[in-house]
Amino acid sequence: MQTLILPCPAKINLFLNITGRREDGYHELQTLFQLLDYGDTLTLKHRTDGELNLISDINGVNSEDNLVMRAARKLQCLAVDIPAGADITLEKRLPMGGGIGGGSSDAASTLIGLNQLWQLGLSINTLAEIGLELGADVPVFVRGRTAWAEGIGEKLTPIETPNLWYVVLKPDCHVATVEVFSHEQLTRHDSPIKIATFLEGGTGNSCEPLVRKLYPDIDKALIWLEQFSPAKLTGTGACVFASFKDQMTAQAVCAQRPNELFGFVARGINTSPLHNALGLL
Ligand SMILES: C[C@@](CO)(OP(=O)(O)O)[C@H](O)COP(=O)(O)OP(=O)(O)OC[C@H]1O[C@@H](n2ccc(N)nc2=O)[C@H](O)[C@@H]1O
Ligand SMILES: Nc1ncnc2c1ncn2[C@@H]1O[C@H](COP(=O)(O)OP(=O)(O)O)[C@@H](O)[C@H]1O
Repeated sequence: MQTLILPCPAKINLFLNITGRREDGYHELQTLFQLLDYGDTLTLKHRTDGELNLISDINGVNSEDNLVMRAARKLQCLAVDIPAGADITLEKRLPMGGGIGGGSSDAASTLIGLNQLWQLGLSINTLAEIGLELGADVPVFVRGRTAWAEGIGEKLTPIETPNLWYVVLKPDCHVATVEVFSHEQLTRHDSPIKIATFLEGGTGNSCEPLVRKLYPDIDKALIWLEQFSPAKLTGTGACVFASFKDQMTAQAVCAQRPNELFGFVARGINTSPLHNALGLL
């Protein structure tokens, strides 16, 4: 029976501009999704009896609400010619609700892996469309490239970023994306910028002033990290990050972090290890 063991890499948002709000409530944004070589691991084992089982549970999330199962169910509906079942194991490393896209990346690896395991023959474009129904962050992981993003995050232009190391820190709090996006004090009308403007010096994260105010622990983490290198919020938080030219410096900074911060060091990468493993790029 075929088994696939797949990486689910994290992302950080190197900047985030909110340029408007659509009628359905979703926000139009501009961001740069930087993929990282650190993430969860998904194991998919084909079952010929058509049953889908998520073997490893994650705290506080029902099996059927897990983005992995939601992604698998969507593909199972499209698999009419074969008994499409699987035993799924998810090894979580990425903190949940951290703005580093863990759930979205798990979902993307599930879509890509099951498409292969069940030999569905769906294109990356189709998988990205299915992924978008699960979350605005899923398409970038399905496409597997560090990318400039517009729309609600689904209009992607691959971009090559410099080879940098990132320290990513998470204070002991959980930010609900929906809470930040529905807050009356969120800045919603940034002027759109061009890719070249970002590359010349970048801009910040429009959610950051509000999130710092709502979550003092995030504010504290940013102040701490700023001592070493300019620090930013990723997505709507709760993680913050800073870049370093070499791994040793990044590791030394991460090792000194205050006890209350979870942290890791990761290399910024231009292509996803998932796509590299499956020969998709
Ligand atoms: C804004 C980002 C930047 O990376 O935040 P993080 O989740 O990474 O922190 C993401 O695109 C989020 O993507 P994702 O976490 O998949 O969001 P979704 O599940 O689609 O949406 C959660 C909720 O956030 C709001 N939302 C999300 C994305 C967006 N462009 N506009 C929104 O208004 C909506 O209220 C939606 O109901
Ligand atoms: N496989 C999964 N991994 C993480 N979170 C999941 C997963 N499936 C469902 N969720 C839910 O999605 C929420 C957002 O998860 P996550 O993707 O980690 O955060 P973010 O969108 O901030 O990067 C979690 O709080 C959790 O309730």
